[in-house]
Amino acid sequence: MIVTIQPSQIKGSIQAPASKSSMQRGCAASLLYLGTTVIRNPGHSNDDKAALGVIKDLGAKVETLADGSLKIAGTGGVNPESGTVNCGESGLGIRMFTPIVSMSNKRITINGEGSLVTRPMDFFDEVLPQLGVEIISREGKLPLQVKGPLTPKDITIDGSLSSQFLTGLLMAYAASNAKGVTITVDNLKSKPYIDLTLAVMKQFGWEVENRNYEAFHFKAADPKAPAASMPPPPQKTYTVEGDWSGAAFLLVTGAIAGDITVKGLDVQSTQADRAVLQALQSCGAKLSIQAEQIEVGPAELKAFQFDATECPDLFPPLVALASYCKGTTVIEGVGRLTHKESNRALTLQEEFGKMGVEIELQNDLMLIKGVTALKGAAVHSHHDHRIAMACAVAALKATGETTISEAQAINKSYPDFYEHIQELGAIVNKKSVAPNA
Ligand SMILES: O=C(O)C1=C[C@@H](OP(=O)(O)O)[C@@H](O)[C@H](O)C1
Ligand SMILES: C=C(OP(=O)(O)O)C(=O)O
Repeated sequence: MIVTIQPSQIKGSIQAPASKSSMQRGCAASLLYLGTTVIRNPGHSNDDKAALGVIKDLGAKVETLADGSLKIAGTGGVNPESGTVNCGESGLGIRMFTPIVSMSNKRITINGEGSLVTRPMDFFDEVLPQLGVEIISREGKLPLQVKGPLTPKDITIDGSLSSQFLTGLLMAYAASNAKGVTITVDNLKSKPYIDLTLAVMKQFGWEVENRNYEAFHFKAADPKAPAASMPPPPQKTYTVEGDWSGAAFLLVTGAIAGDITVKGLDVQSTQADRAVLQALQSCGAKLSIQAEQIEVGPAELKAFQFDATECPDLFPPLVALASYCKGTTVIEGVGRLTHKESNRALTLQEEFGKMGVEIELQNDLMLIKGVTALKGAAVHSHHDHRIAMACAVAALKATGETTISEAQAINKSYPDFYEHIQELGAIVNKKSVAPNA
């Protein structure tokens, strides 16, 4: 799909989309919970759909209720119905579900699509055999073939590439009834995503002690505890949070293109990308943070400094913001961008370069030179949802129109993105492209 965006007047109010990080975790927890969960505000991104597909393949029964909520009958473990699962293009999906799939004693192939096929999974080649799981990968890439059952034990892992592997291990350990064991983690990155994992697990009754993000301890069984615990409640309700990662694009839209209100975000959320508020504050955007809604609008924007090491998904929206800030913005954490849907440091440099924005990479730092006027240009998403959205937002105050090729990449996380910015006044035109065109 090719999307054309014209310079536009932006104004209005919009509801943030559902967070795929919250939705995918909710799906995994609902599968592992022995009982029924109603998921309110479920997402419908491709990553969310993939997570629902995986849990169905692992034995969960999923029903859509009249109000759009999902009712999920969990299995309390995994009960695979076939020999394969497909995680779509989701990094979190494959890294969270692989340890969970490994709870089964059946041989199961885990596959995925698009950019996921080239993203690194060699963590599992090293770690899963230590937990009693046989694994065959294509030299650290998909497809993965695993055969468990995973046995929780004390282990030390590397957390520097991604937090997502730890999210999967924490869930699989909890669901395997881990007691008196510790996962020690060297150099954990994207820490708030682990806060989100632990928060979701807590809602489902799994407690893990976080020892300063260096060790995660599952308490030993209490010998004095009564033998039979209370039966689980028949039905749990899990509400998917509004998405700070997708909303970051909306909030930046407000800062550069017109006064808007974004609703449906929890200002107390553990989501990493809530930190977009700090960047908006630092650059001088008009900002009013209320419990129910966030109002943001344009002002004299000045260059800012921001460390995105723990919230790498903020790079694309912050590059769009920095393009409109006077002076040179410095964002730290470039090393975190290499293995996303694209190598985002390079793709941001290339695509924003086409719009006249100079981006310099200095080791872990990205330097973005703000310009007085961006040029509309023909840009490419590189099949990366966040690159498409960043270009679309930047295009709203550019001179001339911008066309975005492979613009459908947004479906990975925020399928309603173009409609949402249209509701805010953006002039958007979508054109399908024949598959072989
Ligand atoms: O756990 C999650 O929901 C995610 C964790 C982050 O990945 P890393 O831990 O690999 O940085 C983030 O970039 C990704 O979009 C979603
Ligand atoms: C990198 C992302 O997701 P994932 O790693 O889950 O594919 C993202 O949403 O930007």
